[in-house]
Amino acid sequence: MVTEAEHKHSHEHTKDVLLCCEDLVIGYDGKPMLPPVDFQVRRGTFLAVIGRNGSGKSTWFKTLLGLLPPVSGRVFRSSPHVKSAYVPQTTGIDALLPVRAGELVRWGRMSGWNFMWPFGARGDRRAVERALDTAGALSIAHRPYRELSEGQKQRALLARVLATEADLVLLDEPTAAMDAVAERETMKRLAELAHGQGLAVVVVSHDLRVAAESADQLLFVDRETKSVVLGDADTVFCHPAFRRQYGDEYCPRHPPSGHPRGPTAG
Ligand SMILES: Nc1ncnc2c1ncn2[C@@H]1O[C@H](COP(=O)(O)OP(=O)(O)OP(=O)(O)O)[C@@H](O)[C@H]1O
Repeated sequence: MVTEAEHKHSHEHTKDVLLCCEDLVIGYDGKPMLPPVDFQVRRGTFLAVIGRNGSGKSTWFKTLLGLLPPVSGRVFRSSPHVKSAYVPQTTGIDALLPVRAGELVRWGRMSGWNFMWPFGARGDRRAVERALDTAGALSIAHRPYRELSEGQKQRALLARVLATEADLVLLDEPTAAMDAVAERETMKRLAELAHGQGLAVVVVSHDLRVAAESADQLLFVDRETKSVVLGDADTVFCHPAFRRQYGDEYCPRHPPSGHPRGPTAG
């Protein structure tokens, strides 16, 4: 029986650990790509993974998901009940698939016997609507997937993963094809989803400013300097390894030369 205190506690679990990395080293064929990381992914948090092309972001994602074995160390879910959902960078969705965007999202809720009820339970329909709304995809739900623009397809795929109502959502560059406004909105919605519904959202993003605005923490990975830096935007943007790759313009403590901080005369 659940006591009142336990029940209350269960509703205060917004920071619960969902996924743990212990001394985790990622890489291919036994060759380490980055130094060991001790790291936890918690409920109610939004984490953005950043780094230059080829720095190891997707490799890290694949390892978290168990699609790629670690070189050493381990990664594990805190409970077998933790449900995760993933949108890869290049999706396996056939562009010629004769399906409407809304159906694709509904498929995100289907497994096993669900396929026997093509119209879905009322709860399913509500979840699909919510997911479409969060992803800004309500207006395209009835349009054939193959006719959507790349950015609209990304919204539909994002809605699909949200419809699964997973605890842990991993999105590899979900906004890469979106315009700047859509990207900012999507990242803001993902942050709201993490904070409001107690999900853990982990996103790979190349837009550093949008990532810094929306995410609680940034994880910078850099294969070249063998660095992994976790922290808030200031900590990461002012780290020497980050500045080596992106320059000083993101670090408020290191203004680029010729652009002094503070008000200018005249
Ligand atoms: N199956 C593989 N076997 C060996 N090396 C691989 C394999 N897949 C990727 N790599 C290499 O691992 C390195 C990191 O790749 P990864 O895809 O993790 O980078 P990324 O940070 O996600 O890059 P991007 O920003 O371009 O998506 C790259 O040098 C890549 O060539």
